[in-house]
Amino acid sequence: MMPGSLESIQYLVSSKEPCGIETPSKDYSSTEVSSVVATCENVEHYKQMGRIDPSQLLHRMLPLDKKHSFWETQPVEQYHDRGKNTEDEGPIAPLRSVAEVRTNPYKLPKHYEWCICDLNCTHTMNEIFNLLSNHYVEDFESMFRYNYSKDFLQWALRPPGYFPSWHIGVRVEATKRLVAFITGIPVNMRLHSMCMPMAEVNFLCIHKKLRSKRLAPLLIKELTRRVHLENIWQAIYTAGIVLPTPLVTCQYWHRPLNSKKLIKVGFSQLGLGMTMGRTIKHYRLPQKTFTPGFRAMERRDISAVARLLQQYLQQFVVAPELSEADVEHWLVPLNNVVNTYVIEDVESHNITDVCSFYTLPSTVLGDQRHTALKAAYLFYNVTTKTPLSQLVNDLLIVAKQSEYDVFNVLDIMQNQSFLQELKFKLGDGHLQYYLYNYRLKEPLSPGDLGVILL
Ligand SMILES: CCCCCCCCCCCCCC(=O)SCCNC(=O)CCNC(=O)[C@H](O)C(C)(C)COP(=O)(O)OP(=O)(O)OC[C@H]1O[C@@H](n2cnc3c(N)ncnc32)[C@H](O)[C@@H]1OP(=O)(O)O
Repeated sequence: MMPGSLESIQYLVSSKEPCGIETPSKDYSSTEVSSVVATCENVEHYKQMGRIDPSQLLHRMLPLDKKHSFWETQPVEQYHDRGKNTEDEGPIAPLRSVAEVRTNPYKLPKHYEWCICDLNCTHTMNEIFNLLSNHYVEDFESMFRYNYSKDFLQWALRPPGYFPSWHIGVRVEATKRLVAFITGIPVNMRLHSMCMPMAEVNFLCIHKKLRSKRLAPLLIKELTRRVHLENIWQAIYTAGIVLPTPLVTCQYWHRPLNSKKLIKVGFSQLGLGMTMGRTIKHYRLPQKTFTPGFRAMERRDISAVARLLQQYLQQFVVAPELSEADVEHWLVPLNNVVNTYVIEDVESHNITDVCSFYTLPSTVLGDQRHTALKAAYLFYNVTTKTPLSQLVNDLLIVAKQSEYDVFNVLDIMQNQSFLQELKFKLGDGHLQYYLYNYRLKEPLSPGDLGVILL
């Protein structure tokens, strides 16, 4: 093994031998290093012992030579600042007041106009749904595209205190056709012990025919302006691509529920030496959930769930501060959008644990037989009594019963603890978390994150 090679780094991080960590011998791509580090069992152990500084690896894997004519002008951590730890934690741009924010929208190219997308209007909802289902995020090989349902979008974009003006569209002036979209929702986010109002930015989408025309920076700037008008100066967002500069890079893990379909549509491959029959058997799940007192969350559980969640999220460096109204919005079950379960102690009737997932199907592109992949995504969990792996296993069982094809999780929160045991497989998708106008002093790892963006 070459010193400094990815294999060598992987070997050192995975080995229990008390040794130092090598510096990568060159700037590897983000995909290369983060996938290697993520597969190292002892990365947390080494980090705690000060033998590995993931920020150094992350720093080395950033595409340092890539120019970002837009992002270089924005108050975000720049690549060359990563790992310097010289500045204090806090906002990057000088403090401003709302009075200084420009009152006019940014100018769009000729023939296009801004609009506010009214999510209470059925016609507008259909337009948003059509734009996203045809033009939103695809995997690297364009085999699958996210297909958010209208009910999901209404749930995701109308939490307590939402601002209709943050649901921004761009239309063709002449035809009024919706060709671009970006959204923000308000969230109270805690970073270490600092709690602050932020915008959670999502659903940035531009019609395929209008790509690479620098429309995205305009959408981002216009949303930023409208967020500033509400006296909010920070934002959190995620993206599959690397921009200046990820707070942390996470990975998706997938637990097959319907192996036959996943293999047929090209989502998974048959393992080496495995037959279809053996694969199906390998992933078989019991018919019934295991934990006594496991039941769907009801409205009467809101207070108990809020208390548990507020307490549980304290352990993470970055996590939302959720009110009871937030918990009611985000966690009370909604058909085909969010499923939440609680464990009610059979004797005391106290709620001891909570687990949830949301539903996000993908369109299978170019496949006649299966046009949709029904995927569950792990959402917020709290454990005080039941082991997390048992709780998630119960979720797998209910998801299988409800005919989901795959169960996806990110390696954030405490999720790394059950991935192997519950037969999750490492995916090739990465998700970067970003902060706008805020710098954290210390580098984070996925386990420090207690926030999920949809
Ligand atoms: C205080 C409040 C602040 C609020 C704002 C906080 C920031 C929020 C930030 C947004 C969070 C969104 C969270 C989500 O929704 S992530 C989901 C993003 N959506 C998709 O992937 C859907 C499919 N793709 C598209 O629709 C387009 O390709 C998009 C719209 C993504 C780019 O359109 P296009 O391909 O036609 O490009 P352009 O010529 O107009 O512009 C090129 C510039 O845009 C930069 N770019 C490209 N993709 C992204 C991206 N995902 N986040 C941030 N920036 C991105 C790019 O690096 C370049 O800048 P620079 O490299 O030259 O500098």
